Parts: sequence; structure tokens; C-alpha cells
Amino acid sequence: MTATVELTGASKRYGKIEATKDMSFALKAGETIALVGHNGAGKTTLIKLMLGLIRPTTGSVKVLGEDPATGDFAVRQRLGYLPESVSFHMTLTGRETLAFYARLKRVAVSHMDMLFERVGLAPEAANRPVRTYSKGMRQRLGLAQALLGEPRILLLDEPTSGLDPALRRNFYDLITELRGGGTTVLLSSHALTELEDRADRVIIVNRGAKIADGTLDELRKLARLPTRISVRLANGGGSLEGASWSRTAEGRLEANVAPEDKIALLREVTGDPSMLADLAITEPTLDDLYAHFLNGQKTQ
Ligand SMILES: Nc1ncnc2c1ncn2[C@@H]1O[C@H](COP(=O)(O)OP(=O)(O)OP(=O)(O)O)[C@@H](O)[C@H]1O
Repeated sequence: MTATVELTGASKRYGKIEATKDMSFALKAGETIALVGHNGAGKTTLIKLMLGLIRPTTGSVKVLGEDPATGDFAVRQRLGYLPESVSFHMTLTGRETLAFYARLKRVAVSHMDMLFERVGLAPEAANRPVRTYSKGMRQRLGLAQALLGEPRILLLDEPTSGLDPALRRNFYDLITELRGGGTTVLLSSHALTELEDRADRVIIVNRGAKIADGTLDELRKLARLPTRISVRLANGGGSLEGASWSRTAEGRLEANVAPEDKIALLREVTGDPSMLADLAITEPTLDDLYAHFLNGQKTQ
């Protein structure tokens, strides 16, 4: 896959503060990346560097092969951005708002209705002033604005904060569709649980530095956190061999097993399926991995 965004040793200083430190990574076409980190970790700074709104103090940022701060305007036209807090002119209608941004971006507005439909804003709502919109509707309008010009790279800062579960699902369906079309989607978020099944790759940042970067599977392999195996025996009581099992209040047996021992233990446990009433396997979550990599930082 071709790289759409490339950071090489990019650092950004504000006086004594190093908002990003020696950041290097490449994002590919059709990849959905979760950018996660505590408040102040440097996520927004990274997004601003990719947008060309700020320039790195040292190192380089390339978007579609160009410096986004000085390069061709055509490159910036292919970038879509949804800021963390969207604020629109309250007296303009949704339609007027979108037309305004389309003019700024110098893109055609001929497909406006299609865009509204894509983000789930009814034509009737598009003709109403933004001040009458709910938080979810404003977020949808923000997303429609970010989608102007069919971006090849979409940078979304906390896109689902304040959205109800139905809107979130809707939003992620759209992301899946864009991914299929080859768009690079970078989502900066604190909502680790909802990102778990949606991001192809996770980049964890802490105090301006990248501390982990990979698919969930790759991060699990690196972290070597145990998998939890939980069983309910058919006879209710009884015990199992092969690991250090503990009994839960509900009468289940649970063991935390190292990645290299997982398959062997499962083989043993399922050797006689008639003994089992239930079996559950819980892999480390993104929350667990995030905590693991951050803790690693503290002990360094
Ligand atoms: N314009 C600026 N001037 C001075 N310091 C800044 C500026 N922008 C960001 N910083 C500092 O750089 C660091 C990284 O900030 P950034 O906004 O990138 O973090 P973030 O990960 O996006 O945080 P949040 O999740 O709270 O949005 C912080 O210490 C912040 O105070």
C-alpha cells in the first residue's frame, strides 16, 4: 500500500514544551488508524502538523508526497479535517455552511445532497439554521464538511464524543465505506473500547513521543499480556489441571495464561468436551494494552 502521510523525526516545540518528539511513521491508503494518548500527549499537534497548520521545529512531514504547509493547494484539498469542537455560524443553514466551506476548499458543491444523505442529515434539516441543530446533527454537519472534495486523508479529532450509540454506529459504517474506497482515516480518541474493532492500527503517544504502533495483534504480541480463560464445568464442582485456576463467586474456574501456553491449555481443557458447560476466552483489550504501554513508560 502507498503511504499517504509520512512523518520523519518530526518534533514540534513551543518554548520549553516539546509537543511532539522525534515522531516517525507512515500512514497508508485504506488504513484506519487510532491515535490514542492522555490529554496533552500531542495528538492535536500531530494532526495540525499533518494539516500544515503548523510546521515541525525539526524533521519533516509529507502528505501525498508534499509538505502540507508549503506544498501545492491541491494536496490540502485532499485532506479532510473534523476538529474536536466544531463551531459553526449559528445563523447559517446547514446547506449554507457546507457551501461556505466548499468555497474555502475550492471544491464543487454539486453533490451536496448526496453528502448530507451520507452523513444522515435530512434535506429538511439541511435548510434549517445551525442553531436549531442538536449536538449529533452538528457533528454530522462537521463530518459532511470534512468529506468535501472526497478526501484521500481524513483526520478526525474525537469524532464520536457526545454521539449516541446509534449515531456512533452510523459514523463507523461511514468510516468502513471510506476505508474501502482507499481513504486513510486517522481517529484521535479516548474511546478505546469502541475503537477496538474498528481501527486497523493503533498509535499510542505519551508526552509527545510515540510509545507503541501496530495492529492490535502486534501490540498484544509485544505486550505479552495474559489471556483469560474462563470455564464452567458441567458437573458444577470439580477442578482442572494445567494452570493455576481460581474459582469465581459464580462458580466458574478462571486462569490467566501466557500467550505461548494458551493453545496447549485450551487443548487440555477441551480434551473431553462433555466436562464443559461453557468456555470463554478474553484477550487483552485495547484498554489493557494502553495501560501496559503507559506503565512501561513510567518505569523507564
Ligand atoms: N500553541 C501552543 N502553545 C504552547 N503549547 C502548546 C500549544 N499547543 C499545544 N501545546 C502543548 O503541547 C502539548 C501537546 O498538546 P496537544 O494539544 O497536542 O495534546 P492532545 O494530545 O491533543 O491533548 P487533548 O487530548 O487534551 O486534546 C501540551 O502540553 C500542550 O499544552
